[in-house]
Amino acid sequence: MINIQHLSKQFGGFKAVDDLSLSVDAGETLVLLGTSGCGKTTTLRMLNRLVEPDGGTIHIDGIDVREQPAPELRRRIGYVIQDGGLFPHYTVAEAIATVPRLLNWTPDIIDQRTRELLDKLQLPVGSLNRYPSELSGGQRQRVGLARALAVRPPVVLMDEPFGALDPFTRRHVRRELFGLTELSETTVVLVTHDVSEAIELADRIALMDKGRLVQIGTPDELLQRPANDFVRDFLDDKPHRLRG
Ligand SMILES: Nc1ncnc2c1ncn2[C@@H]1O[C@H](COP(=O)(O)OP(=O)(O)OP(=O)(O)O)[C@@H](O)[C@H]1O
Repeated sequence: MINIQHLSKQFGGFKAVDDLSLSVDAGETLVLLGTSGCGKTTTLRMLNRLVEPDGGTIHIDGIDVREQPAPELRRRIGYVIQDGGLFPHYTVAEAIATVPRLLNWTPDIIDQRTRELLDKLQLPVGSLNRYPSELSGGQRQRVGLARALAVRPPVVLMDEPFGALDPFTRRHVRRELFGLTELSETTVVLVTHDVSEAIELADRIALMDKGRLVQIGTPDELLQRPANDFVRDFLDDKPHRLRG
């Protein structure tokens, strides 16, 4: 589904992403995990061309992302960021309708899809005319996801999507959202530095350090057969949560 080959990005001579190669299967949830500044966000943002790489290639569904106009590409790739990433002057209904309108969906179909998403994401119908400032953090996160899923994109990118929530709400919201059939059928690339979140959500984890991929595998593979001390130490940091 997603194939990344020898991807690199420098900022002023500093290698933020250094010769990264990996692939993500259709329907898989791949978690990019690693210390702050190791290049996770830069990697994610190269997938939807918010950042242009210096070298390497990215293919999504066999098509080189650089062969497509960026706006067109982004309509097929959902993007969820911390705190929902909502425009303050868009109501919930307007936020969810953004991409469907660009794709010329009729008002009836948009309304139907919006109500379906509200129901799935357990958002009150009464929130449709509210602005982000009138929602809780958890609700903003759900609206951000509803917006990203609106046109049923085959790929959704998530950058620390639960980062703005308190630990309790965070666990609750992520379990609920990742329990949705709709999301489990979508190819997801999720960035986090939270080991327990990675273990809980990932089909596979790609552990990065200093712009490079250190190890990729299922959570069990990384836990049982860490490639080196860095992987072992990184995952062992919270042993009580991992194995509980
Ligand atoms: N636009 C930019 N200009 C200059 N340097 C940048 C830019 N974007 C990222 N960097 C640098 O590239 C490195 C990787 O950043 P990136 O945001 O990808 O890391 P990250 O792993 O997502 O970190 P975090 O978990 O803290 O968000 C960092 O050293 C960062 O300071």
